[in-house]
Amino acid sequence: MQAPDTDNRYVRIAVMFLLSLTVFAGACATAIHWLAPVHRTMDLIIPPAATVLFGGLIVALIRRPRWVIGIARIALAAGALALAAPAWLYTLQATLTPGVQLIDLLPPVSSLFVVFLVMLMIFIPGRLAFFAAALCWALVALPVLAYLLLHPLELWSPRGSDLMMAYGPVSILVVVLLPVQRGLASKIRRLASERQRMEVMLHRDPLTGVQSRLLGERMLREALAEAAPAGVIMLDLDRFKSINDTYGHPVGDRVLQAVASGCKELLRENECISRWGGEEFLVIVPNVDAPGLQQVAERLRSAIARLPVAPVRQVTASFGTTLIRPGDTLDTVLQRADQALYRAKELGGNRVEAGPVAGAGSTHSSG
Ligand SMILES: Nc1nc2c(ncn2[C@@H]2O[C@H](COP(=O)(O)OP(=O)(O)OP(=O)(O)O)[C@@H](O)[C@H]2O)c(=O)[nH]1
Repeated sequence: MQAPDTDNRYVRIAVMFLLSLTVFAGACATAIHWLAPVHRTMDLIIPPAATVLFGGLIVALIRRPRWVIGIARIALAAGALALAAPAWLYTLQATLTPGVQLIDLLPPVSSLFVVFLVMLMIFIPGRLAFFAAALCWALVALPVLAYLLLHPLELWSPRGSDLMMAYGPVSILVVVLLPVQRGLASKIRRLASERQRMEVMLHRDPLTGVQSRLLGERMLREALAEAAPAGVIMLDLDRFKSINDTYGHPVGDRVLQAVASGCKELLRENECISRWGGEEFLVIVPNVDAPGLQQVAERLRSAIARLPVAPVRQVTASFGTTLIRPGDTLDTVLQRADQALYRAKELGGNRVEAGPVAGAGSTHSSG
């Protein structure tokens, strides 16, 4: 039986708080009963016994914090006994003794029973909680309710109605609503972790492990929205189809993985690479000018050309670069990078071509 949230220190704090409250209530009840003009045996036994027992549980919890769930369950079992004993004893006494009323005899424990049920539904997991709640209800509430139903005069007194409400509808509400709340909370937790997993999947390209196009687009939009200068590099492997055709698709996949991780290693933390399409990647370089962007692209180009991906003899890529200009949109910036890339391909591949700088011609370099 797996306890919920065993390591949660909030559970320990809650249990410690409740045990301390019970000790305090037990000590008060002990004092009140000793000072009362009439001494009833049960009242003289249960409160001090509960005070000592729950005090011992506090010490145990301090010494063995990891036993919190076990300690809470012992406290629940003791609580059930402490609530059931007066319920049965005073019900029997009121039934058997003419002129004696249960509403006068029963100590004010109906609200304690509701708190007890809440704790029970929290600390007993799954369906067992319902069985335990039904058992405790039969032990504590049933004799009192049966008595009240057989004694309508007491039932319709303020104390009788109060007992009826606490042991009847309120108890049922607690037992039904708490698991519903618990189920909803765990469903929300499951959905949140599922959403996180989906987000990771959406943001990572499953084959190469670099960012997905979705995340690349988002980062490009962010770069466009920022005032700081930034550049974009579009790179496309040369004659990749022939690598697939010659060596097979799995080798093609390995080439894509090697290119992606080779580029990633060369890029700084604030520079990001995403897989744009089949054998096409987009790099965003923040805080860069035209020569700097050219340098980054050139570094990537020569690194790819040196990549060892046996049995492929050499892998090369073509590059189109462009700086982001004021007023650019996603389409305009991608269009310029694409045009530069197209030019690099046209010129034989394995080269870097820069998109037109505003008011200037294009530049290029090749291996
Ligand atoms: N192995 C592998 N191949 C892919 C993947 N995605 C796309 N491709 C292949 O990439 C190839 C791209 O071919 P093309 O668009 O003709 O490009 P290319 O052969 O590189 O030609 P150029 O770009 O003009 O140099 C196609 O054969 C696709 O099947 C993938 O995930 N894995």
